[in-house]
Parts: sequence; structure tokens; C-alpha cells
Amino acid sequence: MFGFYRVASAVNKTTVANPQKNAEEILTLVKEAADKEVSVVVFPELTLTGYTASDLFLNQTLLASQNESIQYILNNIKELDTIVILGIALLEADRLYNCAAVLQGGEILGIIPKSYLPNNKEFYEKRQFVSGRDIVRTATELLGKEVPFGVDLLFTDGRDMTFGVEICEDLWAVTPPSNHMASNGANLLFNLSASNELIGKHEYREELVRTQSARCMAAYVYSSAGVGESTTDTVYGGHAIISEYGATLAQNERFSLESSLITADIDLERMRWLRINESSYSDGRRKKTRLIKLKSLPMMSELQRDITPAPFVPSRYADKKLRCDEIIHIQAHGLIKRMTHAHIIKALIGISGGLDSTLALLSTHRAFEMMGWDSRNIIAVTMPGFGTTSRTKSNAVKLCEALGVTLKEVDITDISLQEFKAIGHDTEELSVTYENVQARARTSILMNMANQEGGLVIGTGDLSEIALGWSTYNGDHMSMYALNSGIPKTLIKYVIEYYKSNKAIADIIDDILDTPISPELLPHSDDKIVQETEEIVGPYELHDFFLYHFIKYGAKPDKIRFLAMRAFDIKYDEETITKWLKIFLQRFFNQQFKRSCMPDGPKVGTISLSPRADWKMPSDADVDVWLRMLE
Ligand SMILES: Nc1ncnc2c1ncn2[C@@H]1O[C@H](COP(=O)(O)OP(=O)(O)OC[C@H]2O[C@@H]([n+]3cccc(C(=O)O)c3)[C@H](O)[C@@H]2O)[C@@H](O)[C@H]1O
Ligand SMILES: Nc1ncnc2c1ncn2[C@@H]1O[C@H](COP(=O)(O)OP(=O)(O)OP(=O)(O)O)[C@@H](O)[C@H]1O
Ligand SMILES: NC(=O)CC[C@H](N)C(=O)O
Repeated sequence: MFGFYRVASAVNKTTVANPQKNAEEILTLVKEAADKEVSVVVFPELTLTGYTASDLFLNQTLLASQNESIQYILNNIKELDTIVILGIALLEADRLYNCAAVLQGGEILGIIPKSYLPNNKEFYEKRQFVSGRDIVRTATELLGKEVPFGVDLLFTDGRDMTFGVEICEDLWAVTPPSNHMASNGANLLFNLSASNELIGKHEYREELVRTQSARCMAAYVYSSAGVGESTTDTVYGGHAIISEYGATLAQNERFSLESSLITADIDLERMRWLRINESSYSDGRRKKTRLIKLKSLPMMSELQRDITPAPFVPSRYADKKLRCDEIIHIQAHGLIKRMTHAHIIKALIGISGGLDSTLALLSTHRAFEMMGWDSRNIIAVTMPGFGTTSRTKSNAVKLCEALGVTLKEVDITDISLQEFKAIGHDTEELSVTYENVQARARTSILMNMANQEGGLVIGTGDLSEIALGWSTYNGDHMSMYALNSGIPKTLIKYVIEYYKSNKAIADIIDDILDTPISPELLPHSDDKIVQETEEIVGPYELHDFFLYHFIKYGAKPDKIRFLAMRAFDIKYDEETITKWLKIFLQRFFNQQFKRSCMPDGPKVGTISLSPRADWKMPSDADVDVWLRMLE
């Protein structure tokens, strides 16, 4: 389903040194996983014997019993598609290896030995096992059959999933084997562990799993031994973790007295496309691997993963002050460098009482504060036209007064009427010409005033408008420094909201946030806004969602629609989402020419559309292939 797979981490209740009893518990969990449409389920290290069997591993009876239990499990999973990864002790060439066995449909597909054996303090694995670090391109015999054996094994379904397996300490080593597995194409990594609990260790463990998933641009599924393991010297809490690209998707409650199983729906298609976008991934050294083909996997009937409707906005758990301060600092530092370099001490901003010019003014003001510059050198220009309402104008004026910046007013009605006359435009015809004449008049005034004042014009257009080309070419599209160009509309609102911590402007900001988004280019009716942007181009929350998935993961339109339906639930139906997604794609393609010559401006989040840095695209590319996916 659009590159999603359900994976599970199981922690079985263990009976040390009793493989047959453990096999029964394992089978119960495997059946639960299969019922939940899980593709792969991973169990803890040395699952069948228990990790803490110690010198009993050196006794023939335990090993024989373990192998019988493997056969028993194979017999019982013949009809299942779910892949099962178990920890086993393997006798090979008269040495004992601590291994992971990958089982599917009654067969062992491969066995991977542990590379790094912990051998200090509470761990003494080298007493029983040897490292399999150098085992490559070989096979072993188990239960009368030849099975691929080595650290070079990867498993693929031939579609979006390729996985590799490592064992506990492997992840804690300086160079975990999963690094190489990921470099060779594994986008899903499993770890079978036995990690005892010590004060604070679980936090470090989770961090390790999470950061390894980020470093490897993969999903990482971890299962550690738990209840029933020997407590002779240590206690095992049974930690299960599923992370994907730096985020933990699921984690269990440790210290459970029963078996547990957690699942998560991971997006492996996303991992593949992220990697294509990272040159350091492509530069990773490749080693020789053996790719084992999996049989068909269970199909997921429904996605069980939360998709955020506001991917650009920090989650409610994030520290708002930290996030906003970071954004404002990036903006302010961009502007400070530009102004000091150009020996310019004044900044000009067309101030409309809308969201974008409000943020541009606030962040410019913050930059001036940081530098101890006189805020009167910020020249805010209000330029009322045919559509300007008293609400927006008065908010603009009040904000400038509260911030102590210089406020100037230049009415653009006469200039616009003169331009209409000069080009022979009928003033009753409220066309795009009518709108753009005003937008261009404002830019022309700002730039001419900048020459007069020796100042720099601050651009206000945001990332969402830049994506949609919702600006007038060579009008508000142009400036000397596009301060908001890296911030999408949904994030602009979030940052402006934060500025309310300044009590002197809190009420004004509330009203600005409450005003419908509008270019105010068409004549108002009874001082009311007649032109609501989101009714014309569509809701910005949808466009920001589309933009994020389109750029960051190169997602196909049908997947973006699927994700949007999941994220927005009943707020928008499929027809509405499809309609605005088509508009997004059409505008994104046919408005590239505006981006190709956009002014400099700071990148703020992971997505920018600067033609010099992040996004290079022909201005005459055809959008049909993308639109067809929505038919
Ligand atoms: N691929 C291409 N390469 C080069 N040029 C291309 C082109 N496609 C069209 N063009 C040319 O570009 C021109 C069209 O672009 P342009 O003149 O900008 O005009 P256009 O994009 O048609 O109109 C601007 C729109 O932005 C809205 N707006 C303006 C200002 C502020 C806001 C706001 O809410 O913030 C919104 C305004 O309401 C209007 O609907 C045409 O003359 C066309 O020939
Ligand atoms: N009445 C006005 N006075 C001064 N500048 C204006 C006026 N109207 C528009 N502008 C300038 O043109 C830019 C684009 O206009 P627009 O109205 O779309 O933006 P906004 O009001 O700042 O924000 P939003 O697009 O979120 O409503 C503004 O940010 C502002 O710099
Ligand atoms: N079984 C192991 O390899 C355990 C070692 C590892 N450092 C841990 O405590 O998680």
C-alpha cells in the first residue's frame, strides 16, 4: 500500500533453557502478528534458549532441543506469509555463533551471525560464542538443509522493502554492520537484543535506535529480551522500539510480566526517495552482498499510522519558544548580513495588515533590536488601493506605531488610474491587469523610495505563495531580500502567534490572525474584503501539505492524496482534495518561471524553492503525467 509495510517487535515471555516451551509462546505471538497483517516480526536475541542460558550453551542437549524447536516452528508457520526473525545459537565448523534466523513459510531463508560480542563486566559472550564478522558468501547446514549464512545477507521483496539484520551489541559498536547494510540498499533494519536495564540505560538505548534510523535513512525495529530471562546478576526489561528516519513510531512498556507485541506502519518508499536526494548516501561505499528474494508478504488492508496535517508546524510537544526563536534568528541573521555587507541602514516594507508583511516587519524589527539599530530606520509604507479595507489598514498602522518604526503612506489609486488610462484599460474590468497594476505600482513605489532613502526593500512573499506562484511577476514577486521565502503560510501563522508574547502588540496580532487572507486588489464592498485567497487558490493547509510531500519525498500525486485523506480525515472529502491537488500541481509547474528569478532569501526549514540552491526545474515542464495519476 503506497510503500507502507506493517512491522512488529515481539518480546516473548521466556523460560530459560526450555526451547520447546519458548516455541509455543513464540508461535502465539507470530499468529498474533499474522492476524495483524504484519510483514516481518522480530524477536529478542537467542529467542529459543533464552539469552541468559550461559554455559548451558556449551551443552549438546540444549542445542539439540533448540533445533527441534526451530523445526516445530517451521512446521507451524508453513501457511503464513509473515516473516519471522528468531535468535538462535548455531553450531558451524565446530564453533558456536550467536545468530538471527530469517524464517518464512516453513523455510529458513538465511542466517546472520553476530559481529560484535560484548565481553566485559556482566557480558561474557566470548566464553561461549565466536564472532561471525568475517563470514561472507558462505552457507551452513541446519535441519538437513543448506542455508545461506553470513553478514552479507540482505532480503528483498523486489518492491520497496530490503532488510538487513544485526544483533544487539552490533548496534553499540563503532561501526555497526547496519551502516553497511543501509549503504547496500537495506531500508529496514532489525536488531535482536538482550539489553539489561540499568538506571537511565533505556533512554540511551532509544536514542541509539532512533539516531541509527536517521543515519541509515531507514526504519529500525528493535526487540530486547524481557520477562523470564535469568535475574542471577542482571534484569532484562524487554524493550521494544520501532523508529523511522529519526522518529520513534512505537515503543512498549518495559518490565511487562507478559509477552508483548508492538506494530508500526513504516513508509519504505519514502526512505528510498529520501536517499535519492542525499548525495552522502550515494557516496557510501558498497560492499558485496547476497540478496535473498522473499515470497509474497501479507497485504495491509488499512493504514494505521497518524499522518500530521501540518507537516511544517512543530508538534504540540515541541518547545514553541525554541522553534520560533530559531526561525526568527535565521531570518534576522540573513538580513543583518545583507544590510551590513551593502552598507545599508534602512529597510523598507510595504505593510498591508496581512500575515506576510506582519511577519516581515516583526522579524526585521527583531534584527534591528539585535544590532541596536534605530527602529525608525525601518520604513513601513502603507499603500491603500481599491481593495484596502480599514481593518487591515488600521492594524498595519497600529502595529507600526507600537513598534516605533517610521510609517509612511502613499495612496496608489491615482497612480493606478493613470496607468489604466495610459495602457487603455477599462477601470470597470476587474481582470488580472486591474490587480497586477496595483501590485506593480506598490513595488515600484517601494523600490523608488529605497533609492531615495538609501534603503533595501524587504520582500514579504512566503514559501506557499512561491510554490503556487501566487504573486504578481515583477510586482510583490520582486524585492531586494525575500525575508519570508523559506516559511510556508502554516508556519507564518505559528511564528506570528508567538510574537504575542510582546503584550503591547498581542491584540493587534490577534486581529491580524483573524482577518481572512486576501490580496485586497479588487474593490471592497462596504469596507469588507471581497477577495478571499483560499476560496480562489484553495486552503493553504492543503497546499502546504502537498508541497511538503511533493518536494521532500518526491511522492506521487495519488499517494499525496491518500495521505491527505488520512491526515485531514473528514475535514475534506476525496473530491475536494483532488480538486486542490490538481490546482497545486498545475500552478507549481506553470509558475516556475517566477521562482527562476526570485530574489535572495534565507532557507529556514528543510524545504526551500530557491532556484540557486534547493529547487531547479524547467519553467516549461509538462504537468500531464502528474495530473493523470489523479484520474
Ligand atoms: N512559463 C512562463 N515563462 C515566462 N512567462 C510566463 C510563463 N507563463 C506565463 N508567463 C507570463 O507571465 C504573466 C503572468 O504572470 P503575472 O503577471 O504575475 O500574472 P498572474 O500570475 O496571472 O497574476 C498574479 C496573480 O497573483 C495574485 N496576487 C498578486 C499579488 C499578491 C497576491 C497575494 O495574495 O499575496 C496575489 C493576483 O490576484 C493574480 O491573480 C503573463 O504575462 C504571461 O505571459
Ligand atoms: N495596502 C497595502 N499597503 C502596503 N503594502 C501592501 C498593501 N497591500 C499589499 N502590499 C504589499 O504587497 C505584499 C503582498 O500583498 P498581500 O496582501 O498578498 O500580502 P499580505 O497582506 O502581507 O499577506 P497575506 O498574503 O498573508 O494576506 C504585502 O505583503 C505588502 O508588502
Ligand atoms: N547482548 C548484548 O550484546 C548486549 C550489549 C549491549 N551493549 C547492551 O547492553 O544492550
